Amino acid sequence: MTMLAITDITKDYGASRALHPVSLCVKKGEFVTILGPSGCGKSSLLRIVMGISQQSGGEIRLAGQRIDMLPPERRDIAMVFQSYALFPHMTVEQNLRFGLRMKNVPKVEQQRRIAHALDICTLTGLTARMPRQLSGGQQQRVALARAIVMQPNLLLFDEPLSNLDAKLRDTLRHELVALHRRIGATSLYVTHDQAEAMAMSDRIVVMNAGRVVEIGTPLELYRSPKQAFTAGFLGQTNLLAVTASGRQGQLPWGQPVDLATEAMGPAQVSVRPESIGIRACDHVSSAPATVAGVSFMGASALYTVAVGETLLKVSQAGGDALIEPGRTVELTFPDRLPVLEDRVIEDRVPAREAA
Ligand SMILES: Nc1ncnc2c1ncn2[C@@H]1O[C@H](COP(=O)(O)OP(=O)(O)OP(=O)(O)O)[C@@H](O)[C@H]1O
Repeated sequence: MTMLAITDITKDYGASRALHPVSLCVKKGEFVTILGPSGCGKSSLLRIVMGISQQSGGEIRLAGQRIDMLPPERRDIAMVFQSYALFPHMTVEQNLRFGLRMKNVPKVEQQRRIAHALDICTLTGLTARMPRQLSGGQQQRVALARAIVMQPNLLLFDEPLSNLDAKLRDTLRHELVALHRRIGATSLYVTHDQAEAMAMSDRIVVMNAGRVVEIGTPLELYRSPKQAFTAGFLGQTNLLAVTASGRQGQLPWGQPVDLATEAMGPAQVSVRPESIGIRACDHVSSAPATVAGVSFMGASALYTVAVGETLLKVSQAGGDALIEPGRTVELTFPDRLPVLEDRVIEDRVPAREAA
């Protein structure tokens, strides 16, 4: 079932368009991440869904009902901000109770929900503290608990972990997703961190310059991106020109490769550095490949390999027997290389479901 349906949302700030028609859906129980570089419009979109910013066009439905005309407090959505946005003059417990009182939730029910949220966010024992007496990670947990007590139809997260150090961020990522599953929430999460998006999401919505570029599971987008932007934004890749003939392609230096989809004529493929095999060899083939540089990364070695005019990134696990710069190498390419397209992939709610 579609919980959130965003259809053709646009946003103009004066004469400049921050969001071109954007459409996407989040199913009940899903954890969907909007991923994109700074300024691509992620926060603008999230704020419109929350109701703290007004769209210029388009509509939003939550659980089948149109909500884009409603004020934030009537949308049945809770948001967790990057800045935590806790009330500084209230204790942890008062922070959690505030929204429930506003909604006239009965006292006994307030107590039950607060106790539950404190328990699952591991905050029990901190109820009487003021926000300034908490660490960054604890404050973020309070912000999360404050959202959870409202039992909203949708949880929104605007880069909630970006103010925390790398180790804590990693721990909280896993806690947050585990919690999302445990309470059966539906979540829309915004980040510019591709590792975070890959680790947390059921599906990722890749955005760039106010448009949805591509939507898919982390595995689909990493292994078989359809857009060059996606391929480059989710980890390292080599974007190579091929001359295609059906499922066969030829790399610029003449080496044949298998393509994942049929194409004709000039096309572009994405080849991940770790999917290229590299082996030192003594004989010089018709297209000699030479190691131009190597960086030891600990668990792997990252080579820059020159083949004709092209410089390739090639990563090799292990990396304990490094191939010296200047050595001739043999490269093997994986089967079924993803052919990139220009088509933008839309994710619209089917018309009958939206009605
Ligand atoms: N209030 C505003 N007035 C004018 N332009 C704005 C306003 N808010 C955002 N913009 C512009 O709209 C575009 C999208 O901004 P938005 O904050 O949504 O991007 P973002 O992807 O969330 O970026 P970041 O990750 O840096 O927060 C940017 O070009 C930004 O400069």
